[in-house]
Amino acid sequence: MTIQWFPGHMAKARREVTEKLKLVDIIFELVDARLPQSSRNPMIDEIIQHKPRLVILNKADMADQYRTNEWLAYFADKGIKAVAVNAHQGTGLKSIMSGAQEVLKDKIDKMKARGIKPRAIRAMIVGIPNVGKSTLINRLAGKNIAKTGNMPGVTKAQQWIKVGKELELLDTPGILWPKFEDQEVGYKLAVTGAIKDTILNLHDIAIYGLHFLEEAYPSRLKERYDLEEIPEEIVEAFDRIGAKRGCLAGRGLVDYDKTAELIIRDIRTEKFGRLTFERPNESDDV
Ligand SMILES: Nc1nc2c(ncn2[C@@H]2O[C@H](COP(=O)(O)OP(=O)(O)OP(=O)(O)O)[C@@H](O)[C@H]2O)c(=O)[nH]1
Repeated sequence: MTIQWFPGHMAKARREVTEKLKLVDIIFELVDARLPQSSRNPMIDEIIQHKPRLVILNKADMADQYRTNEWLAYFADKGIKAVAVNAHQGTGLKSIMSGAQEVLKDKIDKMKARGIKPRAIRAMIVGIPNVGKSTLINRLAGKNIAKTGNMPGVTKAQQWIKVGKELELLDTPGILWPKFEDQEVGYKLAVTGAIKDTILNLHDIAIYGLHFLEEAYPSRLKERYDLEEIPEEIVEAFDRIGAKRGCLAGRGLVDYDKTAELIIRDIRTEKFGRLTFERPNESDDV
């Protein structure tokens, strides 16, 4: 299923999350560690109200570790507990449980003080399409319950999943829309594969990716495409990269579509190593 975020869809998604809020003690807000700000829902605070929350930076295996640490420190600074995981491999999952217990510590302590034996923590995962919600649910469940796929929008159906004795998870995650408020956010979401390629122009996504690499990781860009210097003109950069990597249209001409696809694929498949597309200080409104 492809999700297109028309106002009607947004309202429905929001209503579904709001309805389930009362069922849970804590929200697990899943974001992409490569773009922890842009992969958040812009209205998350308003939607989950004062419900306790744990921010989970997923796909940490693909993100720049140094930057991930910066982000974790940033969230901590804001009083928001955050952990970094790789749902795909199942690393960092213990930090989810300990993080949830930390967030709910006061509540649990109060219950204990009143002689109430704390029950399992009830949680719901929310996040934008393709951020790894189903993968994380499967990992936590230990068996294949939620359907996963690499296309945005494949999650359905509902029940509680027991994760050990201390956690119960709603098997249906809340799907929220990403931020579409500025173009750069759109490009970040597109270049990492969080939104469909057809939404933005392929060349523009590749150009965004090249400019980002040139600024943030220039040596990796030069090394990957064997460039002594990065050409100033974007057309020349495409020509050089396309020619070098055999993206040709015939008669020695470079095929720009193929070149754009190659650049995007290289970014998404970690040919430039682990990348993080934004730094904490770029935006301050968590
Ligand atoms: N490298 C890496 N890939 C991951 C990780 N978590 C999920 N993925 C991949 O990301 C893609 C999307 O994962 P899903 O679990 O289907 O994402 P989702 O959020 O449930 O997606 P929707 O159903 O579209 O809302 C899949 O190809 C996963 O294998 C991770 O931690 N690391």
